[in-house]
Amino acid sequence: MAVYTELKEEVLRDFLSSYEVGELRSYTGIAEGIENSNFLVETTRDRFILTLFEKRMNPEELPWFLGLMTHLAEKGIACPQPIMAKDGRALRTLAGRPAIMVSFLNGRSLDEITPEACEQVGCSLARLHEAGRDYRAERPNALAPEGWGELFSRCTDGGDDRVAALISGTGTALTAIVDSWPGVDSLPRGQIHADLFADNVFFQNGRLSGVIDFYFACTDFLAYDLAICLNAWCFRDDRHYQQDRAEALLRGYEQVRPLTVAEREALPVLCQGAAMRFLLTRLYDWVHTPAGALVTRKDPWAYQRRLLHFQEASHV
Ligand SMILES: Nc1ncnc2c1ncn2[C@@H]1O[C@H](COP(=O)(O)OP(=O)(O)OP(=O)(O)O)[C@@H](O)[C@H]1O
Ligand SMILES: N[C@@H](CCO)C(=O)O
Repeated sequence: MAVYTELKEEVLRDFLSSYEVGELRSYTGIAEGIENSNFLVETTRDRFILTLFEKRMNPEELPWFLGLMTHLAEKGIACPQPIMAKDGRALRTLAGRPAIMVSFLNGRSLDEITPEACEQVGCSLARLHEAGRDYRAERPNALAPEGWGELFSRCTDGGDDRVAALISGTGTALTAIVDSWPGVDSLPRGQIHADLFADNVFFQNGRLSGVIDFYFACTDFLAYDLAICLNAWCFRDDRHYQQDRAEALLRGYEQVRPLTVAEREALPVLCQGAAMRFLLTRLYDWVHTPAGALVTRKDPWAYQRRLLHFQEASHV
C-alpha cells in the first residue's frame, strides 16, 4: 500500500491550478509501490501520475531524476515525462512533501514473463543506455558495493533463527564479490535504471509500452543494469533460472548495444553483485520494518537463492 499521505480535494485543486493541465475530474490513490505516495489524477485534459515523495527520498536528488526522465522522454524513451508547472518548474511542494506530476503511461506490468518479453526488455534497456549517453550529470550509486558492508552491519537477526542463518551465510559472499568487483574504469559506464523489475515495465498488446520508477537510477556500469535484469526477469518461482529468458534478454540488448568482451567476462560477478544488492536491501527492510506496518516486506531469501545460482553457474 503506498498512499502514506492523504490528499483533500480542495488542496489538490489548488495545486493543479499552478499547472496548465485542465480541471480536476477525479483522483485515486494507487496501492502498488512501497516508496512514495502515488495518485492517478484525471483532469479535463489528460491523465497524470502525482507522486509525493516520502521520507526515504532526499529532495536534493530530485532534480537529477527529473532531468534524466525529461532527457530520456525527449529522446523517445517511453518513460514518465515530468510536467512543468506554469512557472517552468516540475518540482513543487504538496502536503508538506516534495511533489511532481508526470505523464501517465498506458499498459500494465506482466503477470507472466516470457522470453519474448525479456527480449523486448533487453532492447529497451539498451535504448535507455544509449539515450542516457549525453545526460552528463552523474549520480553515484548509493547501493554500490562500497556501501554494502555498512548496510549489512545494520542487519541484526532479532532472535530469528532463519534471519540469523541468512546473515551468517552472507558475509563471506559479500567480501568475495566486493574483492572481485571490476575497477571503476574497466567497463563502460553511464546512466542506469538500476531497478528494472517486472513491476516497473508496462506492456500493451504484447509490446513493451513504458518503463517507470527511476528513483534508483544512477551512474554506474551499464552491464550492471543488465545483471539486475538477469536477476529480476530470469528466474521462475524465485528459484529456477530460465536460460531461454536470459538468452532472449541478452539478445534483445545486443541488438541495440553489443557488449564488449570485458562486459561479457564481468557479467557473472555483476550478477552476483546484483543479487547481493537486492538481498541486502530486502534483508535490511525485513529486519527494520515493524510487524503490522502497512508495507509488505519483500523476501530476501529469493535473492540468496539467485546469489547461489550465480556463484555456482559457469556462465550467465
Ligand atoms: N507514469 C505512470 N503511468 C502509469 N502508471 C504509473 C506511472 N507511474 C506509476 N504508476 C503506477 O503507480 C504504481 C506505483 O508506482 P512506483 O512503482 O513508481 O511507486 P513507488 O512507490 O516508487 O514503488 P516501488 O516500491 O516500486 O519503488 C505502479 O505500479 C503503477 O501502477
Ligand atoms: N525492486 C526492489 C524494490 C525496490 O524498488 C526489490 O524487488 O527488492
